Amino acid sequence: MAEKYELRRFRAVGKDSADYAQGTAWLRGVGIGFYDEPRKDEFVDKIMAMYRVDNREMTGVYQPDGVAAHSLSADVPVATFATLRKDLNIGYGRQLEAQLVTAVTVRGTHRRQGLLRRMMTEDLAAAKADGVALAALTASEASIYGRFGYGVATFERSIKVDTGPRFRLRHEPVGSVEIADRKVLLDLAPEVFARVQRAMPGSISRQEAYRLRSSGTLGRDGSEDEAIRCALHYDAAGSVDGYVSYKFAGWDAKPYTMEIVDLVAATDAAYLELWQFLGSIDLVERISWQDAPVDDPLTWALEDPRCVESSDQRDMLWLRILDPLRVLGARRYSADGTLVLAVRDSLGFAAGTFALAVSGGVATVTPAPEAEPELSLDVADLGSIYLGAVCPVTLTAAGRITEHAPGAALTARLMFAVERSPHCLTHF
Ligand SMILES: CC(=O)SCCNC(=O)CCNC(=O)[C@H](O)C(C)(C)COP(=O)(O)OP(=O)(O)OC[C@H]1O[C@@H](n2cnc3c(N)ncnc32)[C@H](O)[C@@H]1OP(=O)(O)O
Repeated sequence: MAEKYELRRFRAVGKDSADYAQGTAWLRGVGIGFYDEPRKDEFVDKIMAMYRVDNREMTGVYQPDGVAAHSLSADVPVATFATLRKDLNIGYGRQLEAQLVTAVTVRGTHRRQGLLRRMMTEDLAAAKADGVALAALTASEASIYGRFGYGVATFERSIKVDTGPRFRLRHEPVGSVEIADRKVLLDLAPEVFARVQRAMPGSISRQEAYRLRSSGTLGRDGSEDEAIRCALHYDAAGSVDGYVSYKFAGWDAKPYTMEIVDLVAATDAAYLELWQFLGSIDLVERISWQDAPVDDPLTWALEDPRCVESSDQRDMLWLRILDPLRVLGARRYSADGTLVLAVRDSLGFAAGTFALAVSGGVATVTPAPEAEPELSLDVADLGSIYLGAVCPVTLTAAGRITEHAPGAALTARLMFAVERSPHCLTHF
């Protein structure tokens, strides 16, 4: 069924190009899929400009035989899909290029005809042929992407922090925090984030939209957001090593709340001192943050950890391994040991048996089709344990991983651990 549709891939072009309208019609298709309000032309132009910076590839699926009378024009795709390539921190500062998948929609009238399956399998095959070893996405629903070999690899949560009298942080400041003009983030945000990218397992380098949103240059409706404020953290030597951009929720919202738009800290001290600043804002009783880490130093630094109200803990980054030899070989491991992994992959990209031998943290990975596996797992589960955020022992208890050699899951847990809890601050 899905084969009869025409599938086109293209990249964003400048406004003066004859192909510009193809991209804007594609964006309209995405808006239909996600029930967005139609965007003004100016906003669309800004989005297209960002897509150019990120070199995003758009895929559109089009009606093969024209469209029915009164239907949307044939230029608007019935299904959309987009990719961009960014680096993923895979632990100990190592980076691996990932195919990021986003903007997946299939129009309600065309669902369950295999359009997603076609777009996804063709894209994964093309990425693998292009030498990309893994793909990643964030999922609207947790039941969609496992069948394509994606596994949950990091988590996040929403928090509300009571900044009333209970809020006291056990931390002696080593730097300082200053309010700044929000526009300084256009330059500073990417610089600070680049340091986080080098240090934080699970981090993904950011697309252009982030510095524009954090600085209030691109608000939710596409215009400047004058309500965004910004504070910078300076280390003892006076260099900026962290920032927070934030917005007051208004005098009608009780308790009076400051919403974090973006909080990025390159050091532990910067993180805690930005929180000290947030906790000290007069008249504000609560700070809310949608992108908080699950394993959060804030909770442990507070004299009263119950100041933090946590909700909606959820899957964040999903990984799809395409080339196990490269992906396993690229990592540094926390413990020495050997493991024979039998990997299943219904799409065939990563199936096989692989011997992983680690000495001094350095891996040697070889195909081992004749070896007795110690662990058998689906490629989605390999994606889950890859960044050290999901425990192989738990996946064994859940019946997802089969342990053939006693203790192999624990060995995997120790080997795949990373230097600090993985967290991804980049949504795409
Ligand atoms: C990375 C991102 O962009 S996440 C955003 C995903 N998009 C959305 O949530 C927007 C609203 N939903 C949609 O646009 C569509 O329903 C999609 C994209 C989720 C699915 O597209 P479809 O073309 O209908 O999927 P397709 O027909 O290829 O189905 C492939 C398989 O996934 C299954 N599937 C599809 N959607 C869902 C779902 N929401 N939940 C569970 N299973 C699903 C199908 O049953 C099918 O299973 P099978 O191959 O084992 O038979």
